[in-house]
Amino acid sequence: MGISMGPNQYGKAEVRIVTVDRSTPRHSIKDLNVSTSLRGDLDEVHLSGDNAKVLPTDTQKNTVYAFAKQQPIGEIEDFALRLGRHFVSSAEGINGARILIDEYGWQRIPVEGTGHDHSFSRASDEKRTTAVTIDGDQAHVVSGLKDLVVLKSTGSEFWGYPKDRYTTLPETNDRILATAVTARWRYLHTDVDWAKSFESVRATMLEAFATTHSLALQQSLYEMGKAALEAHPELAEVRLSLPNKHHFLVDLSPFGLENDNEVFFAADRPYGLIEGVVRRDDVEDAPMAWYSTAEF
Ligand SMILES: O=c1[nH]c(=O)c2[nH]c(=O)[nH]c2[nH]1
Repeated sequence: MGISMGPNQYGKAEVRIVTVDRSTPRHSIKDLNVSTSLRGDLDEVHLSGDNAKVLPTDTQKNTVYAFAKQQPIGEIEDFALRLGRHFVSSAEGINGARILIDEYGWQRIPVEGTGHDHSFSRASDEKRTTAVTIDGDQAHVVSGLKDLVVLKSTGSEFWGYPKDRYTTLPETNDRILATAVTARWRYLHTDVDWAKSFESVRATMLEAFATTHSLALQQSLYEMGKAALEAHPELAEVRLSLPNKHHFLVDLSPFGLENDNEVFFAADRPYGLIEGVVRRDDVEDAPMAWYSTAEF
């Protein structure tokens, strides 16, 4: 029976890096979590421990720090493209790279209207993300966001589902709909104003969540992805992962009180997990762009 080494990659996960732009007294900061993975002619290290083509993960980490000093980081997509292309063009035997970056948001502490020059508070749990794949001379950019928590206090129903002997869920014409959006969208090319596109895709998806009268979180998912694709020709597909953050009506009848959709128990687990891909019919799949991306 033959045994061989299958697909593999290796790199440094979660390089936490914060940079301070001190070029004026009004500082700005970038707060990133960067993961690098390299692929290529790596059979030998697995088969015999020969490290001749293994650029150490420690060197990969140092490259992230050095690149952050040599040139302003800029948008996370540009930083990831620079890093990925560097590894593929300079490391012998390496022909592919995946750079994952999550960006944490900070806002200025509001002092005297304009915000403090060098004091910040963490904006929220939300992260902006990118996953850049370099495959030979091809580059794929998949950007997105994580943990954007949203809630509708009405405009959501759930009924008409099959009932069997284990069904206890009551049908509802008016429930709370809440989720923490994780979305990733694949760009068709790299000639993009990343910051502008990010803000616009995010706003479009939020608007679709708000304005869709939802009969199921699945329907909201599709409407969010569809709206993003319709408004952004630079996108090929959108993948969404939406935990249904259930809000259950509390039974107040033991206290002789009615609960007119006002008092809820916010459960944290278990949760429904609704996931899906919304795509243009006329673009080709790009499996490499998604290979080993968390969540999908
Ligand atoms: O929007 C929903 N989709 C489901 O598939 C589902 N299942 C469930 O129990 N509640 C809900 N809500």
